[in-house]
Amino acid sequence: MTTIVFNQITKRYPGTDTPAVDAVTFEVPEGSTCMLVGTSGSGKTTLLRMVNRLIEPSSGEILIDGKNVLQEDPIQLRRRIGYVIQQVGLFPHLTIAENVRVTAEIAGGWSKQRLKQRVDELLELVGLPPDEYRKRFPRQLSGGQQQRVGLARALATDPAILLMDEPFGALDAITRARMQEELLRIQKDVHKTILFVSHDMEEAFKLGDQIAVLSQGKLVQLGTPVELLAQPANGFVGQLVGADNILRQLQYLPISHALANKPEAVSSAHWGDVPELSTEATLLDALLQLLATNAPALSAKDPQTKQHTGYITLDSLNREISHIRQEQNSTVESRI
Ligand SMILES: Nc1ncnc2c1ncn2[C@@H]1O[C@H](COP(=O)(O)OP(=O)(O)OP(=O)(O)O)[C@@H](O)[C@H]1O
Repeated sequence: MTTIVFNQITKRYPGTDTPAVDAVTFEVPEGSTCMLVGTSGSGKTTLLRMVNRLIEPSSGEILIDGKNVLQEDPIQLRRRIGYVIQQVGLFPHLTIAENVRVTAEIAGGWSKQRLKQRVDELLELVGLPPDEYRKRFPRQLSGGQQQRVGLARALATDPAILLMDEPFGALDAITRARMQEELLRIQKDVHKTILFVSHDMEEAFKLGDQIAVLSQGKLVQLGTPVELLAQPANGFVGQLVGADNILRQLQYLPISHALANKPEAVSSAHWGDVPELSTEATLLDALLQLLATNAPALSAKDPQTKQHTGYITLDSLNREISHIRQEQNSTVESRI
């Protein structure tokens, strides 16, 4: 597991007036996923590709576990960093197993038997049963399956870092959702430090522990999905993350605020026994449970301490949503 630190990193392409990436400073903690979002041309790909030195920075530094990437041999560096892009670029004349194996071999030091086993493990990991897929050729795979091979290949050298540049951008919505689930599942096991460029806010919210918003080469906000939704730094971020999208608010914001925002003096005697939900649930979980059970309220319970922490009602959800909206309006007004 490995931390990536960007320190005043800047890229000026020759012959351009404004930097493509402008003094960007932030950190991607080890084992976490940071999504890079922003409008077209905001510098996401440039920032990503400076990490494995496919693009050389003009100034500033990028540290991986405290070591400046500019002082490392680029080839060695790239062996330690997995890279997944939209165009998978598999070798057409090699089988799927061979495609993965050539990358695994780069890591070196493995016996033939261990290598074969490793390729099978990787195919299994990305959801391609080896018995069925190892002997096929890339043309015999769908786009989504090829993308899985691309991911297996990027994981082959067991890199601590994965750079992903719109890896699922060309896939249909269903396959894309499946790949996202797959990545979440893999990440639970392998805990890579991931930097992921996306144009799709749903994807950013689903996969990101943190989201970095870029605009004209500058980092305008870094935060968790909930922080970006609840407190966008300015009108641009609010618009980009869809802070006025009620469904998204419900889907991602936790019930904790609605609990603090006590609806009325209540006791369990008031409603009798009501269904329980975890304090980690979202406003949408609460809303769906209220509708499905037709209960007057839900009792929120902390999953760790098992303590009851309050009640959620349709009224308290309603109040919370109006409260968020008012706060956002005033934030956006004061920052424009
Ligand atoms: N090789 C290059 N030479 C000159 N300018 C470049 C070069 N590559 C990128 N740029 C410019 O740098 C800026 C950032 O480009 P970059 O590809 O990093 O943005 P992006 O946020 O990834 O865009 P998109 O979302 O469209 O992929 C853009 O204005 C782009 O035109």
